[in-house]
Amino acid sequence: MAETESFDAVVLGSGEAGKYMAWHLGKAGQRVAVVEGRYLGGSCPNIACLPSKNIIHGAAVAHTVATAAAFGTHATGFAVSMREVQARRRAMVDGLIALHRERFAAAGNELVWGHGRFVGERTLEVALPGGGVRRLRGDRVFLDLGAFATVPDLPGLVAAAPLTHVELLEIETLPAHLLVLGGGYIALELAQAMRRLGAAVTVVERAGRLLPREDPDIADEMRSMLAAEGIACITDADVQRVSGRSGGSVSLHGTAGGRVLEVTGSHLLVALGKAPNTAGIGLEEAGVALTPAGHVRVNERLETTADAVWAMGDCAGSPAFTHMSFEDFRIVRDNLAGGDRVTTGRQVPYCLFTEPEMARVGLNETEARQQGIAYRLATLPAAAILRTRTTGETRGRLKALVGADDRILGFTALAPHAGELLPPVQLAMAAGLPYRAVERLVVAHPTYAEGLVGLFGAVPQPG
Ligand SMILES: Cc1cc2nc3c(=O)[nH]c(=O)nc-3n(C[C@H](O)[C@H](O)[C@H](O)COP(=O)(O)OP(=O)(O)OC[C@H]3O[C@@H](n4cnc5c(N)ncnc54)[C@H](O)[C@@H]3O)c2cc1C
Ligand SMILES: NC(=O)c1ccc[n+]([C@@H]2O[C@H](COP(=O)([O-])OP(=O)(O)OC[C@H]3O[C@@H](n4cnc5c(N)ncnc54)[C@H](O)[C@@H]3O)[C@@H](O)[C@H]2O)c1
Repeated sequence: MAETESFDAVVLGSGEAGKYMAWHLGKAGQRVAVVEGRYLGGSCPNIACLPSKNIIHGAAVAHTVATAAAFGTHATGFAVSMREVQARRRAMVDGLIALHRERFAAAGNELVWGHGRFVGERTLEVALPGGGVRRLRGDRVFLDLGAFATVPDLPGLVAAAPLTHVELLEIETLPAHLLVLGGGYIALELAQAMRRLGAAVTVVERAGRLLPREDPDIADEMRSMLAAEGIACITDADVQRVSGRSGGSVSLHGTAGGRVLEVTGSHLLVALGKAPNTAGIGLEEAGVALTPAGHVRVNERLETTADAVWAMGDCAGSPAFTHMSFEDFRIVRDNLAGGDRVTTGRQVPYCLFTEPEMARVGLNETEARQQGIAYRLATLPAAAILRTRTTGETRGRLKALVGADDRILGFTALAPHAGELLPPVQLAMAAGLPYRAVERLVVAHPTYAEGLVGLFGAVPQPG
């Protein structure tokens, strides 16, 4: 049996929360072991946010060239080289990994490569890639295990060897016709990117609309934007069976809107949500309980059921965004320093990186109605933001919900650079400012943020 090595802290998983914790504690002089099985720095720089945005940007360039004639530039004979698109992504990822290595070294962390598994209280065994095992014990243990793309038990689906985001983001040959199962975040970002790079794309979503968590008007507008680029969207779909094989010919069979659904493509992407990486790693040996959905059970301070063990990010069931994992780290860090911070009631902003983007913070209309919260609604068409007239991208809208006390309850933007509009609204919400504080800002012209002045100027007066 391997000898037990003792550390002040062991961090399992080098994702967003884990790496920041390791860097923070390491810089404070603590002896920290970071155990990572596959992706240095976690999903975001390797297989998720950043590589997807890299490919999305490559696709946006292709789209700009393809539509250049509308701007007076006539580009002839251009071609997309998927190999070169991928080379650019790989170079970025390699650079990010190098950056992470430097930061772990600078923090004095001991990086232990291998799959970690608990064998006792705050004690892990790590199967080293070259064989052998190390046994590590931390006075404190931080779990940042992340999640993986689920492939449900649908007849024929596993046999069809579908792509997940991991494989699609590495694909060297553009699919002739990509079928996308799911109509959420991963589905829409990658559907639009692949379409712009030249693939035919069909999106198949189970709910009655794309982005089922968003308001119907936003989801419908998103759908018509995607349709305008030639993406076929099928909603209300009940896929009962999959036949064939992704990479050759693959078909989905079932019903959609009560009619027979039969759609065939060359490749299949599954984008049906993610499940936490918590199975089979002995968490029960460490006294760490799970929820019925398989997340690590945590309280609002991200403490697990085991003493001196915390869980953060996707594995703890936090909203599955990199910035929320980062915020989990900040909460635990501050509490370790004597603070009393909790996850309850915090803002959860997010941005879908389609073009135009869709961004939101706080309540939308659907949620406010479901929760019986009274609101006044302001809307502004993106075309009213004069900057959009200069680029010609005038599709979309801004929406804000304002409560009886004039505070902002929620903000949704489907508009160019929508994600950049969130922080001023978030700041007003966090400070409990009346919406007029945003309306009264002097905003540089012609920025997209000018739209906020117009939007909050359109809040109906009570009575
Ligand atoms: C295609 C795609 C695009 C996305 N785009 C965005 C975006 O634009 N913005 C956004 O905010 N979010 C985005 N997300 C979501 C975001 O990537 C995740 O919410 C975030 O990365 C989760 O971080 P984390 O800290 O929870 O864990 P992760 O970053 O997933 O880190 C977990 C790490 O733990 C390691 N690990 C797990 N188990 C073990 C073990 N037993 N032993 C050793 N190592 C282990 C894993 O290898 C991994 O490196 C995207 C996701 C996908 C899939
Ligand atoms: N820009 C971003 O911030 C970003 C980008 C990508 C992913 N993410 C994160 O990663 C998570 C996972 O993304 P995702 O797109 O896999 O999940 P998701 O939850 O966003 O979307 C899954 C979609 O699949 C649909 N669905 C489920 N079962 C189905 C079935 N059998 N047939 C057809 N449709 C079905 C759901 O109704 C839903 O719309 C997201 O929730 C998000 O938090 C964030």
